[in-house]
Amino acid sequence: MSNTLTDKLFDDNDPAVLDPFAIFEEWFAMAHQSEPNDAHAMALASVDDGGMPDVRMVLLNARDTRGFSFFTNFGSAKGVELLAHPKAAMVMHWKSIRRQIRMRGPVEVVTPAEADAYFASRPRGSQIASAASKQSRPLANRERLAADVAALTAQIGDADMVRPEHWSGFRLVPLEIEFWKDGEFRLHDRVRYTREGTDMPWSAQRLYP
Ligand SMILES: Cc1cc2nc3c(=O)[nH]c(=O)nc-3n(C[C@H](O)[C@H](O)[C@H](O)COP(=O)(O)O)c2cc1C
Ligand code: PXP
Repeated sequence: MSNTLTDKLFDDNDPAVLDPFAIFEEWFAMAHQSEPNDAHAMALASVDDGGMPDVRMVLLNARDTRGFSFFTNFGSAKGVELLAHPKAAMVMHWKSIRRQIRMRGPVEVVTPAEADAYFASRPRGSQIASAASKQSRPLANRERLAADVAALTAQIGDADMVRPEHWSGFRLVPLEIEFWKDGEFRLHDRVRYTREGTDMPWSAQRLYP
């Protein structure tokens, strides 16, 4: 008897196309139960002007039926790359449950209201750090960073910290989502969901491991 979406996902006798966002939620909840920290960490790949791929970890800090959002400095390497080439790939791997989810698709900038709301939820220290850090640009030494943070902290005083213009979020809108579950002797289960556009239906395909 199939109970979970995961059972259905890998049931070759049941050709139903599921909602991949719902499968994501099932796996993400499992990961939160078992990962020691940062179950919401993901590797995010972008590409530079020369076509050279770039990758780094970010945190999946918002998600809804449109897609998967992370927040960052728009002057950083990833910010510059994604603004110029608004497509990305991401992968989450949870060692504790031996599962992987990867996605690809266009990215869009979140609305100012979304960015404000997420920024407001962060600890004040993180807000100040985001404003003080010229992320990915050369830094002379650690002392310079500490001085910049101290100057900004003094300047703000007791006032609320306003989200800096250069700090916002990107939403990856997946056109592909692949679910991978570890199997014995590397005979893993893989199913890839694809759609032609956001208003198009999903289709599912099992892949060789
Ligand atoms: C687990 C983890 C989560 C991270 N989350 C973020 C994040 O959400 N946003 C961010 O800007 N940087 C995050 N970082 C730092 C990035 O990996 C990276 O060092 C930084 O964003 C600069 O990347 P870039 O030069 O490619 O733009 C995280 C690092 C780790 C290890
Ligand atoms: N920005 C930077 C530079 C980070 O290193 C991280 C997490 O490591 C984040 C943003 C995301 O963290 P938060 O959950 O505080 O937004």
